[in-house]
Amino acid sequence: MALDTVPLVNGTSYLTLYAKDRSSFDKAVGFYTHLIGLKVKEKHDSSVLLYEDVSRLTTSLKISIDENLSISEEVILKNIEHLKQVGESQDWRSIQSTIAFETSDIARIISDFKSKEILYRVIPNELAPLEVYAADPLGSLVVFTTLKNAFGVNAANYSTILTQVSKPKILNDSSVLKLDIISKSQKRNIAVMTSGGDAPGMNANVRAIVRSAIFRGCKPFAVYEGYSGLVKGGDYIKEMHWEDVRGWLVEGGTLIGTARCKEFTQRPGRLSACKNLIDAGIDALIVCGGDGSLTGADVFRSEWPSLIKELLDNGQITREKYEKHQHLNICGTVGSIDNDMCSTNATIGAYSSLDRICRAIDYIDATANSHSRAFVVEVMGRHCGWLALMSGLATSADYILIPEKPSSSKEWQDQMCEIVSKHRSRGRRKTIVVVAEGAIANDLTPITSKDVKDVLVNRLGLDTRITTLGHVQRGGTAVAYDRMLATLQGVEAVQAVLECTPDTPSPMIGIKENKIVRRPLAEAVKLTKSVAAAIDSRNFKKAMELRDSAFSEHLKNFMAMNSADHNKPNLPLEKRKKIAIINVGAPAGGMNSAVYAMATYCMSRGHIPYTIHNGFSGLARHESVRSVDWISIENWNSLGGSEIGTNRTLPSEVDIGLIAYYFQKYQFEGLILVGGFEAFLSLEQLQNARVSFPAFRIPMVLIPATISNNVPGTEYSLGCDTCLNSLMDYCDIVKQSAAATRDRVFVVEVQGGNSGYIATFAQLISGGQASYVPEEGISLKQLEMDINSLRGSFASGEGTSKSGKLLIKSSNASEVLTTEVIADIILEEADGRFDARTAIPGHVQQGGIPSAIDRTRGARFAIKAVEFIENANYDVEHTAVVLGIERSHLKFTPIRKLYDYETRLKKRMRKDVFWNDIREIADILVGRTKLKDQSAAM
Ligand SMILES: Nc1ncnc2c1ncn2[C@@H]1O[C@H](COP(=O)(O)OP(=O)(O)OP(=O)(O)O)[C@@H](O)[C@H]1O
Ligand SMILES: O=P(O)(O)OC[C@H]1O[C@](O)(CO)[C@@H](O)[C@@H]1O
Ligand SMILES: [Mg+2]
Repeated sequence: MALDTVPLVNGTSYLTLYAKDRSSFDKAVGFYTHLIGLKVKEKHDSSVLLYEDVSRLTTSLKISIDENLSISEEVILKNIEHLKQVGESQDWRSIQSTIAFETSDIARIISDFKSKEILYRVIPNELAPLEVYAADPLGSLVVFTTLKNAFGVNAANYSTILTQVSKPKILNDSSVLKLDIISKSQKRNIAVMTSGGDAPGMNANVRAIVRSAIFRGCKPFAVYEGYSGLVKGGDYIKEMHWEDVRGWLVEGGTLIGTARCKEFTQRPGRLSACKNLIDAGIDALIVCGGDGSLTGADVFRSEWPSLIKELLDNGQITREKYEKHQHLNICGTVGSIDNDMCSTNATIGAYSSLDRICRAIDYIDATANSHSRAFVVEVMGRHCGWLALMSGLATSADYILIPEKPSSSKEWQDQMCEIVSKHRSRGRRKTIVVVAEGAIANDLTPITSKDVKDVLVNRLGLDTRITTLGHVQRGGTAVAYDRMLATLQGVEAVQAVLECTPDTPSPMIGIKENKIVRRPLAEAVKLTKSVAAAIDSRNFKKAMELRDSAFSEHLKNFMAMNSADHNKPNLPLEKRKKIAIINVGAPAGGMNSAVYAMATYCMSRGHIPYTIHNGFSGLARHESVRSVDWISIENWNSLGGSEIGTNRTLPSEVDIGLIAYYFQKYQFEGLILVGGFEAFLSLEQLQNARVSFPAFRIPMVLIPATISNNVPGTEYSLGCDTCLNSLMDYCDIVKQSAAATRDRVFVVEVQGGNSGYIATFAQLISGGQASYVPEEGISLKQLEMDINSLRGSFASGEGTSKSGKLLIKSSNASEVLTTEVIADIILEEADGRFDARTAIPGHVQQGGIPSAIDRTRGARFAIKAVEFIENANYDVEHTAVVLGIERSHLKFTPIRKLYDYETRLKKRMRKDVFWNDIREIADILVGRTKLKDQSAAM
């Protein structure tokens, strides 16, 4: 037997197999020594310790006699017979009690098995076998693999270890095998719970935690019903399995339940919680909840030493348990629609709730407009105005009332009436005022919707209605952003608890712009509490400062756009500029919001905004420059497409001299381009042409807007979020259809040019089995592996599984393996056992109504761009820039630098692929095994 045959079970020091009598013990010892080639390390009367005598040995195998095993020969034989199916319907990585060996000489093993008439099975094919399964004489499953560290996180050939298979049937159910796995590095039992108000995305968070915990070799548990479940213990704490969280990405609310639990706010409640966690053997607790829940988690953490001491002193736990549970390893993933936690830009659920509110206000707009009415819309947020502010911004509401920026009753009433009157005098037929549930005046008296309505009726004589949105705001499936945030936070939380030592401060997982971050939980809780304290002590300035910096920026922008007095702009005459905006490339969600924000902000500052219609070709052929009339753009925030028109024509493709002529004619002093890769190329051409045309020697800013997200200089382009949401809805529907049909897989073809961004994120948020992207291409080997995996999962479902399967494919992933060809190959390979169809959403991916994220980011980017133009000195190099988000920062990068050093022109892409980690996570969470050389290296 090959000497490099070594046990593969990660992190274990030895395995014990039990035989029921001497005869089966002898057979088993013979099997592992003579056939497998293990050596005897220690031998006793009724047990033997075997090992592999090469330095790579990490695990020994112990075989013992246990006469209490009440298992009949007949059952063992039956189980051995059953093992024939293993490999076809199940993967050994999903069966805890499999014994795995790595070997480079699998052919020899097969030949030995053949000659000794040992039952075995080869996967995936006889020509190039990667893995062989066999049954040992005790009925346990033994697998031989050629893959290096096939069980490990850093597997060389396979990057994942799990498949989506049903629970192990044969070995566990039969109790033939009692396999003890004793870890060298202790395996963690990680519990997750959801707490406080439910929030869309909590299920995605639990799913990610459960699956990445399993992936990391840990045991996941769920604490049901929030802190109530923790206080009650027992059945409220349950082990979770891979399949338990299948389909959870789509589900709203929280499937493990949540609660607001009084008992936990008292020490006796926390004492029972502590005991219950210890009894269940939990080593780490991940709490997904809002500011209250994480405050509770922090109290629990800080009290833990005294709680376990009390339990020890009362005799409720043994000293051994006391010693073992000295430290509570706790981590927060922030889930709340309120977005009121400090140290993170967004909480799980906040953007879904914002989406519900924006849709509702869009609907209300139509009826308000029809009757020329006013509506007071009350939104949630007990102590935080984020939802009110962002929805006001995204729907261009007339006025908002939030707890962080209160004024006296007289002030807010006067200001609101003045703004509403001004808007009405400019021709607006509707009035929308958004009131946060927790809105207050500066004497801390609450401002109710009724108060607001009374002012609108009594002072302005407006026909006014109140709409309280209520719990609709917490309903429904999570938006794409929340699925992504919840999933990445979950993966990071598991990573964080595994890395935590008793000296590391307990972490909270948050996000800063585009980067998942870890922050000390205690610090985040302290900061959050200080916001409430600042409001209570009427120090509103401090409350604003303590909120995330984007919050004050959004508020400033909202006020600037809405309260602008066009007759009294803020800037002195000499600083006012003529600024033009143009859309270039394919339509993308948020383009209109950018134009709206740019124009209204310009008006407030005293700049003159111009729109260039129908791109550069429109300008060159029809002199399509227009000045902007406020009332004509008032509803642009909620419109998809591009109201000013957009196309792919580059300046060089028309007459660049003519373009310069019009720039000069209108005396543009700044230009904002909103668009994708063509806009990027256009900016470079204009910048380059500055030598010949002085008209282009003005500050120019590109706001990336393309669903392909392929503009160098940014990790986020307007339109991506809208696209992902459309795609997510589409995939959910298609997946539901596949699930209903039981045995069907859909190959979904997505756009994105040569960029695999959209395909990758679509896989992540819809739970697709795989995504094929242009950066990687499609290898036949990988496709074969994916089909094998599908075959396995359909076989394990036996035609009854509700899991629908999706494969996401970028349209440019392969010239040969087209969507149809892939579907045909799957059909062929499925051999009648399952079915394959194609689904092509096409231009639906461009969106429709823009998402709340694209609307608010469009506004933020546009105002930043105007500010850049306002402040730019005329340094030629640094005044033609791309405004982008890179990891945790918003930044302006000169087009020259990006074009010359960071662009793959032929591929129309940025040079680096920054979403490789996401690809890995998306694969891990569906149990996809991936060939190593498939990582997206360009
Ligand atoms: N100071 C505290 N000490 C102990 N437990 C607390 C504390 N504050 C809150 N909790 C626990 O957390 C639970 C949830 O808190 P809360 O009702 O404030 O919701 P939340 O987590 O802030 O979520 P949301 O505001 O989104 O609904 C409480 O019912 C309580 O059990
Ligand atoms: O559903 P409940 O328990 O009435 O809570 C409502 C509260 O929960 C929140 O929605 C947060 O989840 C607050 O904005 C709101 O005040
Ligand atoms: Mg809260």
